[in-house]
Amino acid sequence: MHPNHRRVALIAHDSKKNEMVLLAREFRELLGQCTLCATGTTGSRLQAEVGLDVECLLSGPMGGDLQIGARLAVGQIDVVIFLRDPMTPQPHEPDINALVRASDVHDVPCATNVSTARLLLRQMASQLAAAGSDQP
Ligand SMILES: O=C(CO)COP(=O)(O)O
Repeated sequence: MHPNHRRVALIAHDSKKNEMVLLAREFRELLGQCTLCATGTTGSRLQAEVGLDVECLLSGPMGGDLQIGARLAVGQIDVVIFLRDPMTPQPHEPDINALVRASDVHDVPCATNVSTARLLLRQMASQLAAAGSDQP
């Protein structure tokens, strides 16, 4: 795999799903070059509304965050975009905390709001562009 290839996990709570769709449209070209997985409902929306090829895991409350955390812990995820809702209690709060904790344990970039996600995605896009211009 190319050293700049990134495996990205995308997750958004319900009140943040529209923002995730807009973000994914904005960075569609970049995300189209990444390997993507997502929690169930987020992933379905990204497939249907942005046309991205996304592996849909379980929905968050059914264990999707844990599936992503498990992949991350064994080195299978490079970047997490997790648009959390800080205003609404979630039934699976322990799973959410476990995923964010796992990203800290393994030092995997995890953007939990749109501004940080944009910084991360812009950085990835410029790395890819620089790698492209290195080609003979
Ligand atoms: O609850 C979530 C993350 O904690 C998101 O799950 P869905 O994408 O299935 O809505």
